[in-house]
Order: sequence, then C-alpha cells, then structure tokens
Amino acid sequence: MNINKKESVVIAVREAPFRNTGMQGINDIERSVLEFSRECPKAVVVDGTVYSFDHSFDSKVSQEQLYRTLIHPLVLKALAGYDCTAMAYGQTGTGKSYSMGMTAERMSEEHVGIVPRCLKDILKYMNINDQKENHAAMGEVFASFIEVYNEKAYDLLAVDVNEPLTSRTHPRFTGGTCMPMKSQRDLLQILMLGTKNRHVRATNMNNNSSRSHAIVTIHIQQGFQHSRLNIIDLAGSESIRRTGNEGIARAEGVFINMGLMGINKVMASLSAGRSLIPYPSFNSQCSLTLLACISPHASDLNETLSTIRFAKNAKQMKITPQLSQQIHQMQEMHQNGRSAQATSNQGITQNLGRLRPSSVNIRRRPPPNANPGARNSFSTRMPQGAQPNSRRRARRAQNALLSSSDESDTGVVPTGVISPTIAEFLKLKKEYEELQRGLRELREQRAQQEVQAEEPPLAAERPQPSQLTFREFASDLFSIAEEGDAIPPPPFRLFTSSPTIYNNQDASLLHMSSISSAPSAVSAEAAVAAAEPMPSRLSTRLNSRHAQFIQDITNGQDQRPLRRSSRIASQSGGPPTERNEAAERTEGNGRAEGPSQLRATSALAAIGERFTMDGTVGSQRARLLKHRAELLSLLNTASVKDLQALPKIGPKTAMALIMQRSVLGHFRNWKQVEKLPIWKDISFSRFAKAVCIEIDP
Ligand SMILES: Nc1ncnc2c1ncn2[C@@H]1O[C@H](COP(=O)(O)OP(=O)(O)OP(=O)(O)O)[C@@H](O)[C@H]1O
Repeated sequence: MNINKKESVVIAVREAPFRNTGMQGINDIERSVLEFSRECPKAVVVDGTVYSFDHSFDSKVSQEQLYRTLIHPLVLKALAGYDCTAMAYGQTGTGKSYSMGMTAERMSEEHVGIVPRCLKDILKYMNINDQKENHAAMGEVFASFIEVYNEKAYDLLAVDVNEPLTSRTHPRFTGGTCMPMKSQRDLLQILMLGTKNRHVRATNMNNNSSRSHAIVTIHIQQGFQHSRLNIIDLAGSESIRRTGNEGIARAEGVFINMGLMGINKVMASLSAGRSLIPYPSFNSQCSLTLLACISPHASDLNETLSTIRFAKNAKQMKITPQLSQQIHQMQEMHQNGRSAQATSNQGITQNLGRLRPSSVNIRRRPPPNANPGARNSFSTRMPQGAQPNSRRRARRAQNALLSSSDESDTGVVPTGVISPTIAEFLKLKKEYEELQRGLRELREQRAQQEVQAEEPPLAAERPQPSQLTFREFASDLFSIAEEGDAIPPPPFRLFTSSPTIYNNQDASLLHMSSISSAPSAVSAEAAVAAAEPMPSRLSTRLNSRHAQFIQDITNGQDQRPLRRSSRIASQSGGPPTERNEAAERTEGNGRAEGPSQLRATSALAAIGERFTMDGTVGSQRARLLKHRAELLSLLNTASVKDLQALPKIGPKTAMALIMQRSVLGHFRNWKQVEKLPIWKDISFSRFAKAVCIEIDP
C-alpha cells in the first residue's frame, strides 16, 4: 500500500448540534452560522466565507458515516504497517469526545464513536476474537490509554492512577500500560478504567467537559511489523471569560490552552518541513486525520473561526508516511549506533506490554570519548558572535586538555598557596622590572671592573673598613645608593604575597639568605661563609670588598654620619617603628641605625640572598616555583576585570581564560594554560615573559 503525500494529512470539519441552553424554543429561533451544500461536500460556509477541506460534515452526519468516510482509510493504513493518528480539535462542548468514542457509557449502536469502531474493524481484519484459539489470527492487538493533564502525562490504565510514582511519567510520555485486545469487551474495560481515572469536570459550556488531552493507542503487531493507531481527544479550547471558570477549572483551562498552543507549534514546524518532532503520535512520518469540531452558534463564531484557521494550517503540514518498521529501524540505528540490519525483531515484540520508546525522538549522541563530567560544560554558551569554526577549535582544544592526564608539571598549585591580588602582583612586577634594571647595570659595571682590574694582590687591594662607605660599596654593586632611591630586592623573592620589600628588613628574606637582620647577629664567619660560594663571574676583588664590608658592619666600624631623621627618632623615644627597633638594636654599639644602615642591611640581605641563590640552585628554583604556583592560583581566582590588569591580557583573552577555566574547573598546571587556544594572537611565551614565569632556574 502506497500513500501519497496528499493522503497523509486529511482534514475534516464536523458541525456540532445546538447546545441545550435550557431555554425553551431558543434553538428554533437561532440560526446556524454554518452552511453546507450537497453540491460541494468538501466546503463549509462560515459567516458567508467558504472554506474547503477534505470532508465537511453537518450536524446530521451519523457516527457510522463519519467513521467510514474519515477514519476507516486510516485503519487500513495502520493495518498496512503505517503509524497513524486521528485527532479531534475544537471548542469545548462541540462533540470531540462524542466523535472519538472515548466514553465507556453504554449507548446505542448509532452513537458508538471512532475508537470502538476502529478496534472492531482491526480485530475483524486480523481475524482475532476471544471465542476461538486464534490459530488463524494474523497478529496481536494491544491498547493503551493515557492522558495529559496540566502538562503532565498519566497512564490511565495504571492500577492506582492517583499514585504519583505509578501514574506520573516523563512529560515526553511515549507509551503506557498496554492491554491485549481480543474483543470489544476488552476495550470497554480499558475505556471504563480510563474514563473513571480521567479528569472531567462540569463547566458552563459542557456538563462533562474533558480537562485533559486523552490518547488511546491501538498497537497492531503483525509478525515483525508493529504499527500504531493513535486516537486523540484534545481538551477543548476555551475562553476563560466565557466559561467563567474559577479556581482549579480556570488553571486547567490555562494548561489546556497552553497544550493546544504547543500543538500549534508542532504543526507550524511540520508545515515548515522540519522532521525532528519529539511527539510519537504527531510527527513527520505519521499519517494524520484531523477532525475539527465547530459550533453552529453565532455566539461561538470567534472560536469557530479559530478552529477553521487551525484546520487550514494543518493542511499545510509536510508529512511523509513511512512504514513503522522502517521508522523503528532508523530509531535503532540512531539510538544504538548499530546498523538497521542488526536491529532485533524480538526487541519490537518485547516493547509491547511496557513503555515503548518514541519512534522519532532521536537525539544526537555525545562523542564516545567525551569526559562525562565535562559534557555539560560544553553546552556552556560560547561568547556571542563566536563562529562555528572557533567553537569547534575551542571544543577540540578542550577535549585535548581534558584528556591530558599530565599532572607532572611543577607548577601544580600546592594547597595553602595564597594567591596575590592583582594590585600586589602589579606592584611586584614593577619591583621585578626595577630589579632587572639594577642587575643589568650591575652586570655592566662588573664587566667594566673586570676589564679594568689587573688582579692586584688581595691584601694590598682590599681597602680598610673605615675607608669603605656603604655608598661606595653599594654603588659598586647596584649603582642605586642615591638617598631616597629604592634598593632593589633580590630576584625571585618578589613574586610572593608580601609586597613589602623596599627599605624593610624582611626577616624571612634574611633568614633565607642566612644573614640575620640584626647587624650584631651577623657574624663575620657567616658573612664570609655567605660570600664564599662566590660565582666565578664576580671578580675576586668585588668578593673581598663585600666580605670586608660585612665585617665592618658587624663590628660597628661604619663611620657614616647619622641622618637627622634617624637622630630625632632615636632621641624622641617615639613609638617603636621597624626603623626605631633597628636603631635600638644597635644601642650596644652606642649608635642608632639610620636609614642608610637599614638600606645597607637590605643590600646585604640582597647580596647574601643573591649569593645564596647563585650558590644554591635549589632555593632559587623553589622560589620560582612558588611564584609560578601563586600566579597560577591567581589565574584560577581572578575576575575578568582583574585579569585584564595582567600584562598581555586584553578583554578578549581575559574572557576566554575565564571560560576555559569554567570548563576545566580550574587550571591544574601551566601546561594546561599553555595549551589553551586563547594564545592565538599573543604567544604564550610572550605572556610568560611578561609575567616572569619563563625564568628557568
Ligand atoms: N453529533 C452529536 N450528536 C449527538 N450528541 C452530540 C453530538 N456532538 C456532541 N454531542 C453531545 O454534546 C455533549 C458535549 O459533547 P462532548 O463532551 O463530546 O464535547 P467535547 O468537545 O468533548 O467537550 P470538551 O472539550 O469540553 O470535553 C455531549 O453530551 C455529547 O453527547
């Protein structure tokens, strides 16, 4: 059986009888706004306008005639293996439930609706009955009954429908309890159970108004073929103003209208040619027959016109019916990634009697090797304007990063590392730059001295302590001893959380350099010992001058005059500042230590530190690693604005960094940072140089 596209969507209108208003004779007075003509059986005239459909039925049409004309062809399609849907749409009280035959009331044959008639024919065609052993049966038939109430799906055949766990299911409900059907009695049972459980309420417009959308699905199992016939009784669209509903009924009305709006959207999608629709009974492969129920009342004209519009739009839907077997095979292919050939026919059989997956709810599978924890992160919105290519590149890079399990990088953030603030970092960076400059000058000076020096005997060359002032010594080393200038702190100590390096006696610094901050505690041996591992590139002369100077300071033989400020400080006995404390410490020598001496001490510390570093690669490396770890910690905590304060980091890079950080959780090591795709415009090495992490110990 081949179905052409035109036959796949069939639209019909049916006129409802006049409502019983309770007012005697009113129906005799009121004229219908609908006109039907025998000459044009497909047309209906609404308020003077002609609308044409596949079928139009006036109020006198019988249930049997309606079924034979409209639904019987659909039954034949279902028996041929196609999924089909018959749906009633329209204003409340216009006979949708009556037409569909959803009620279990005992009624005369003429009033029997579509569902029982469909089942009767299907059982007959399949040679199924409950009298015989069904040896001659061509297959099996099952039925399910579900409702969608307030946007939630309920299995009306569940034992206790009010039990939330058994009745409430996923919104994209695609199946339900399937009962085997062998006779009309079986159907009556499920209709009784279903209608008993279904939400119905008396309203101004209908004494028995359905408050939910109901779906009876007849499953036809013929060998390997499994097709479905969905019969849908939609709740009626209602104007809250006209129904006068309040409370729960009003809320129900809102949900009903929302659900109908959803159907409108699906219809619009199908009209636009989209094929991925997440509804099993309303999709691009499922043949559809729509029965639009309209009211003859002039007072309902707006609702009638709205229903007519809905029916006209429904005709625009692009549906390409496919054999349900093909659909299931496609579904299996998509869901399991297996070939259609491998699809187990047994699986289809097993699906019956329990929830059956949607035949078209195909979702793209995530990449098999994707990190499950990070999968959600990929759905994180990319910055606006990001091109698909850049998104792809970013994803690739992220995958690479996530799959990299290299934890061996020495920049791993140690626990307890305090991240410096951006302000601190920038200050430290400035200090670092000054230090670099100072060291550069020092190297140049040393080079000059080495060229000039003719290596005289040490004893003769070494000046007397009294002859060597701090200024002379410091100028030898740093050329920065001008009063008020900062003394450069030692390298690699800068990038810690403590920015107070200038003109302060940093205890830890001195400790690290093996020289105590108190001159009295600096022994000549310690100083000489600190000076001993003098690097070969320092001249011997410089080395000896340094050692001599340390000894002079230790012995209090420095003859430099005190500065006025220091004298005042020591005399006033004011609050003990660091400087005053230092001054007090020198009381034993009868002299207070002034700023020059403090600078000297700092300079000593710097020199000692440097010597130690030159002599001990391990400590230098440790400081560098600490700096790197701290900076990495900073990258893990700073805001976009703060990150932009870093050198080489603009708004785009900062934003990208934050995004990558949110994807990864945090940067585990510098290798991860280096591999980020954000370094396209500026190379990572330039950034590393700018933030001083490229220094290799
Ligand atoms: N063609 C018809 N012949 C005889 N009675 C009808 C016909 N259409 C509807 N009725 C009667 O009208 C009343 C309302 O019909 P029905 O409950 O089917 O409306 P509905 O559109 O399903 O309303 P709702 O959307 O509120 O559920 C019922 O009592 C029904 O028996």
